[in-house]
Amino acid sequence: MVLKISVIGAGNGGVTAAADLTVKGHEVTLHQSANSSNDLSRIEETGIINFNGKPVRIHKFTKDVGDAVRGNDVIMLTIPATAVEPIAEKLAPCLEDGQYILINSASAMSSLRFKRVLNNMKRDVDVKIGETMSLTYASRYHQATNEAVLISYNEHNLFSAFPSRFTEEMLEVLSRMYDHLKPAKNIIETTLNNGNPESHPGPSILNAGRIDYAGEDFYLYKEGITEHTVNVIHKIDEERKRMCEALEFEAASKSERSVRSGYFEEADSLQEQYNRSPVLKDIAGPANLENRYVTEDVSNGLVLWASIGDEIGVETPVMDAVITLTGALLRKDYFREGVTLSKLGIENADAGRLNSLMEYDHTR
Ligand SMILES: NC(=O)C1=CN([C@@H]2O[C@H](COP(=O)(O)OP(=O)(O)OC[C@H]3O[C@@H](n4cnc5c(N)ncnc54)[C@H](OP(=O)(O)O)[C@@H]3O)[C@@H](O)[C@H]2O)C=CC1
Ligand SMILES: O=C(CO)[C@H](O)[C@H](O)COP(=O)(O)O
Repeated sequence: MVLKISVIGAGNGGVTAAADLTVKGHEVTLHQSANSSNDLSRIEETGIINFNGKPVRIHKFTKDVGDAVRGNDVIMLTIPATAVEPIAEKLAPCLEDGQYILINSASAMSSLRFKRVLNNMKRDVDVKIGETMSLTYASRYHQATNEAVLISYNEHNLFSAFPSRFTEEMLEVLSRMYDHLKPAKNIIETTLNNGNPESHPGPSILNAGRIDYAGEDFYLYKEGITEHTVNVIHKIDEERKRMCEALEFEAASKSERSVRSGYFEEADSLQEQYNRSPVLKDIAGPANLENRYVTEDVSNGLVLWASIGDEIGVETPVMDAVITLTGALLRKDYFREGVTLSKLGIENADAGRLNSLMEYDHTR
């Protein structure tokens, strides 16, 4: 069945998704915000995206958010986790009963956060909201050539609705868009399976000098993950896995999860898997430290993970060290600025209570 899909967030993921879902037969509207930093004039003028070498004409391109959302079945957000609240505020007045909101990005309890915005705005609309653990694609959009490059699909992408009792219903609809979505127990499980907080910030800050010096010539996956920096990823993965165990989620390692996603090949070490990944090795960057690999993945990644650890009694010394050092490098207090369970209204919850809070809508 053809779905009418709005894509909100016209960056790498959004433009790629607009083309990919059009090729899959859906009716796709791509929305670009008024304050976008991207030049999408060629899509605006022609409706065409060059998608892995072939021109694809999308249904509609619009800068009007109401026009983007009206009458559509699925509203898909391809945005950084840092933007969930402002985007929810913008979308709230336009949403319609029966719509499905898919936050297709780096999971950070974003569906609950979206719901809290609707509640705060007293916007009583019957929408279902859910999130993937990570963006469906590794992808880049090149403005100069109007080219969306879908490098790879994430072939094992966990998904959960908030509240989780709607996961099955949402998956029935969303599986028409993506056949790689797998049910998670809840949005804490998707959040703890977002790969970026362990891949990106530790190795990036350990390469801060090199990044400051090399700028555009730095490649995190190929050169920044070395025999020593990879040990920080191992330590963070151990802390993350202990949280998964306490919450009774599957506690697969980074290596196992990325092989399953199709991003890594089998190899002798995690370092080799990163350095040789056919999906990741040629991705450039970060070219500076004010990049989502550091800012988003600390403020909405490690800080949230560490706060989950605090709540359920799992210690996270290496996550805490990376958060502290990132704050020192960027002159910020990420423990204060970042997303925490307490800021989401969750306190004094052990693992069992945390899981049960995700089953029903406790935010009202
Ligand atoms: N690209 C990839 O390969 C991967 C991405 N991800 C995750 O998916 C998210 C989206 O990725 P990607 O599409 O590459 O990101 P981009 O930065 O290319 O695009 C994100 C889009 O989100 C919108 N946006 C809204 N508010 C903000 C804000 N405050 N700061 C920046 N952008 C904002 C913008 O849309 P507009 O232009 O309309 O204003 C922007 O173009 C990432 O943040 C990342 O966590 C995860 C794994 C892989
Ligand atoms: O962000 C990315 C590229 O910019 C990667 O695609 C992402 O890190 C891979 O995801 P995962 O770690 O979940 O396999």
